[in-house]
Amino acid sequence: MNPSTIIPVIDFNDFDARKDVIAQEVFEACKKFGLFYVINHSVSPSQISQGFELSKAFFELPEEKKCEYSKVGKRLEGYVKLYGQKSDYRKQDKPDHKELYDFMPFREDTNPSHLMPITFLEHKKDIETFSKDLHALALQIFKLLSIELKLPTQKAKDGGEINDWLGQRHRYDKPNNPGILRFQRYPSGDAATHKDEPQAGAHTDFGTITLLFQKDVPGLELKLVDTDEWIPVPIIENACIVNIGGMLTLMSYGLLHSPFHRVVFTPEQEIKDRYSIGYFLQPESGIKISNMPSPVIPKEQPICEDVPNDILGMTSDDYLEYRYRKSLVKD
Ligand SMILES: O=C(O)CCC(=O)C(=O)O
Ligand SMILES: [Fe+2]
Repeated sequence: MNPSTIIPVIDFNDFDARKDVIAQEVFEACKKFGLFYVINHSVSPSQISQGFELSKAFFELPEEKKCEYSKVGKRLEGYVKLYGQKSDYRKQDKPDHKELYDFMPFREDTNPSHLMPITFLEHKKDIETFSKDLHALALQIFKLLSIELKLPTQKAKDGGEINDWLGQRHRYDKPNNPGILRFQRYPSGDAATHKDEPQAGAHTDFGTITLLFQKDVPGLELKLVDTDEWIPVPIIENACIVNIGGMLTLMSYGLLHSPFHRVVFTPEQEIKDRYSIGYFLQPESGIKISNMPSPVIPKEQPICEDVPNDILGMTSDDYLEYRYRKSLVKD
């Protein structure tokens, strides 16, 4: 039995035939909540379980071993140790009680596999497929949003018209950062020590959209639009949580909402580590972030609490660098 929640649960079953209805549901959810669940999507339960198993195998390695794969210099791939990041880089005192490992898109130019731990190298092909399948799911969502935003159409191979404006700016095989696959672990521990520290501090995501899976141990919370109310985002087995990132809010002049969310310590975490898997998207390298050519977005640029408005005009990679570096805790 799935838990009841006011957060929209959108069924992607029979996607092509039901595309218009699904597009409307997604669009409404992005405006009202900025976060929704997708069920019956194209990423299989076995791929998700394998992702969690590989994540567990890596995080259970000794600390010194994991640190051999730490991110160094400008490298975006690799390990960030426990308390190595502040999700709320503006206000948070104590860093997040979590550790993570990031994979860059699986292309020859970005994926120096000799730096990957053996745990992952042995399953590199599967992780690559997982990352590409997550990307394909994100592209479906971009297609729905492009339709609802009435963005300019492109010529299709068969001579017809397609609307894939957003997808065309998030191509997997183009240089730099269209998607980062992230494994995260929030270690278990006693409530007295951990219940008041942020597992992930309140933040909006950096990029355009994020796909997220949680397993066994809940803890994700969502701040409702225009209120101070936080509600739990319960676990729905194998459902993909989608949330809008700050960049898409700015590009849509505030129409698509990027919600504040956070991870809090729950009683379940007293006995079990919490794991999540995220896939974070942002436009291809070199693409200037600007308002979208959509007739349905507001005319005025909004003030965004968590995203500097001066990112409009920056390239997507400059912006990622800017926000990402801010969130890392200096040694
Ligand atoms: O672990 C989670 O459930 C969410 C983490 C998160 O919000 C993030 O990594 O951006
Ligand atoms: Fe997040």
